[in-house]
Amino acid sequence: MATQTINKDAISNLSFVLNKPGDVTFEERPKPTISDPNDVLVAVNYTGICGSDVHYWVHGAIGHFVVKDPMVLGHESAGTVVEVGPAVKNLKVGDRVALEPGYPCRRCNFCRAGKYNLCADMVFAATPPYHGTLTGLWAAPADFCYKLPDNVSLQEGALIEPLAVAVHIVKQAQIQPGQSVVVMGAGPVGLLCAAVAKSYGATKVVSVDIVQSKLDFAKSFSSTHAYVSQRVSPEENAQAIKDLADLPIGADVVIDASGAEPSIQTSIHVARMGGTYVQGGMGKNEITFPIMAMCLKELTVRGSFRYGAGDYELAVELVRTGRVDVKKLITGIVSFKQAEEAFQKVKTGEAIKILIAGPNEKV
Ligand SMILES: NC(=O)c1ccc[n+]([C@@H]2O[C@H](COP(=O)([O-])OP(=O)(O)OC[C@H]3O[C@@H](n4cnc5c(N)ncnc54)[C@H](O)[C@@H]3O)[C@@H](O)[C@H]2O)c1
Ligand SMILES: OC[C@H](O)C(O)[C@@H](O)CO
Repeated sequence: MATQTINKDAISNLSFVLNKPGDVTFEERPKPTISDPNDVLVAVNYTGICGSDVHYWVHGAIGHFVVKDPMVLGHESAGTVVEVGPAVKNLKVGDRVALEPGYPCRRCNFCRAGKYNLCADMVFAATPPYHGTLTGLWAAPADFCYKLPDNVSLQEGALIEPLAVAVHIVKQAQIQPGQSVVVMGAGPVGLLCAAVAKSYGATKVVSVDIVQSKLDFAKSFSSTHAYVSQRVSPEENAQAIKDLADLPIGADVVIDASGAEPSIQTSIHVARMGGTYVQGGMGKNEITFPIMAMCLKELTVRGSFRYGAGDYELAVELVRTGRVDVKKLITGIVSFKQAEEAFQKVKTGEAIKILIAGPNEKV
């Protein structure tokens, strides 16, 4: 098949670049080109802001990932295909796609087993030293671009990334129909975990947070119960959650989507004997963990990192079928030039998800 193109010269590649903590600039960067016959070039339409973007913006580092050279931020994007490489079969110019922002080696044992999120050679957008998607044009392997169904908007497409994170967490939890699930944290990831858990058949979904307004939203979104964590011991918070949701023996599954130490401690105490705990939140490297309770309850404890084979497809399907209404999470949409204001709003907690329109998009 011959390479299809449109006039991409008319498309700006203005990018939102983090130079050092707190110092961002807009730069017209060189346009990416198709370097592999299986790649496509995508004009980015909308990008959501993730906590990790804000963290890089404020601190310039997450763990051992340190921004040493200027880096384009953003990795939660959807866009429109403007050029396809000659070997691409699944997409054509004009297709609207959700962008999966991490590209693994495809050859190691993890990749071959479909657990490519564990690939040591992962190239992940806006994780130093790699640039992100808050830019005009993005080149990517076509099989990491997911065509959006007609009834899914490009704005919803930008929410597929955090939804895929939640899908992966819920898959790690192996939720069964009729089970009870407690989700710690009612930020975007926790809210989406609650919604995905429900779509997997969980009948009691309890959201826990320290902010009442987040829980009010969680109740209106998909949680059946909501609990404001109190300044008491983790055991007492756990007991209060059990009382609230009528879970005398504890919850079948507990998911942490906060990364907060007290929440992780409460999680272990609220899980039932033989239950499952999944760590989705990312916080301190080391915490005090109730390891004896974990042992005595014979808990299954799992980590969850990004997403692997099938997660993006399922995320798109959950939105297409209306099982997860990601539109409700979109607090607002700003123009590309207002990107820094949007970061500020996410930092102060004023917004659930703000989308930044691509530099070629009119708002
Ligand atoms: N595992 C992964 O691959 C992956 C991917 C993306 C994000 N994350 C992590 O998931 C977490 C959630 O992401 P997000 O975007 O929703 O972040 P967020 O900061 O918007 O949400 C975290 C929520 O936890 C709440 N919280 C804080 N302390 C708490 C406590 N003691 N008890 C209960 N709730 C508490 C906060 O009020 C907030 O609402 C973050 O830690 C993020 O780093 C993990
Ligand atoms: O959704 C993907 C996550 O934001 C990233 O993995 C980040 O948190 C760590 O690099």
